[in-house]
Amino acid sequence: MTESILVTGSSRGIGRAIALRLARAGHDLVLHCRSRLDEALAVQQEIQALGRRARVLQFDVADRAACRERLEADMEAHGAYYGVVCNAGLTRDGAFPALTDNDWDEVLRTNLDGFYNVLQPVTMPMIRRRKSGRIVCITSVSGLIGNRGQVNYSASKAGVIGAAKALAIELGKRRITVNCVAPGLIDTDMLDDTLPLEELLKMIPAQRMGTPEEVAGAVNFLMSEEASYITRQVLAVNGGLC
Ligand SMILES: NC(=O)c1ccc[n+]([C@@H]2O[C@H](COP(=O)([O-])OP(=O)(O)OC[C@H]3O[C@@H](n4cnc5c(N)ncnc54)[C@H](O)[C@@H]3O)[C@@H](O)[C@H]2O)c1
Ligand SMILES: CC(C)C1=CC=C(C(=O)O)[C@@H](O)[C@H]1O
Repeated sequence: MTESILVTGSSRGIGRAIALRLARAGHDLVLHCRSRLDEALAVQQEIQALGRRARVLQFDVADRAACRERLEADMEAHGAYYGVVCNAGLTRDGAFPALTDNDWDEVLRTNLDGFYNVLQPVTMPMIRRRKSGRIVCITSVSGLIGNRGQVNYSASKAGVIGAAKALAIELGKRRITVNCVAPGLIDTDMLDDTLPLEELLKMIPAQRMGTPEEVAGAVNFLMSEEASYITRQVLAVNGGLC
């Protein structure tokens, strides 16, 4: 059995920073991407240069059958995971009256169904390890307080927070912690060029965007042995935006 950590959506942005931070902390990684295999392979090389092992899985987290098939095959070959970071996610922003059925469905299927699609196949194998384990879900300030233009996204992230808290209860006595990290405005490709940055910065006490590495630091802490009595929590990384 390995002590590896699966990080979904780790070819770029926050997921990439999390994977690199966990590798620096001494973990082996299971990287994941949907379409950008070249970027995921570049992250794999960076991790190998740090002296850790990394392999890459490719699937769409909204595709339930593909998630089960790829994850079961990977665990069959390499053993159950010590940790999972559910990071893959997307936005399809717009004022509520202008949202399309597709905007709603794509966000809910990726961000909320992705929680079930990824975690359901891996949880029983984690329990069978009979060792401590860690699950961290990347949610958002939008899932805590709501955000204009993000009714779909806020619903998906609030849903993940509820699901994670319930799963934390089920896994508590198995020594598997389940927590969320809720970033605020983080400087990644996800942010739209049309974002009213000056207006948004006025709402953030720290008066700046956060970095992927600042989110990764919080995830690394929750993955550590030091965080073994922390479960069912949401750790905000948002410069005071609330
Ligand atoms: N950037 C922010 O301001 C911010 C704030 C709060 C929360 N978040 C959350 O952080 C996470 C990472 O976002 P990011 O800013 O790094 O964005 P990003 O767009 O750079 O990265 C998102 C990753 O998720 C992957 N992904 C998206 N849909 C997928 C699917 N259906 N199947 C497989 N992979 C898929 C993408 O390929 C990409 O690798 C997301 O869950 C996002 O909601 C971001
Ligand atoms: C409220 C605003 C700064 C904001 C919060 C969360 C986001 C996210 O992607 O989770 C951003 O889209 C951004 O709009």
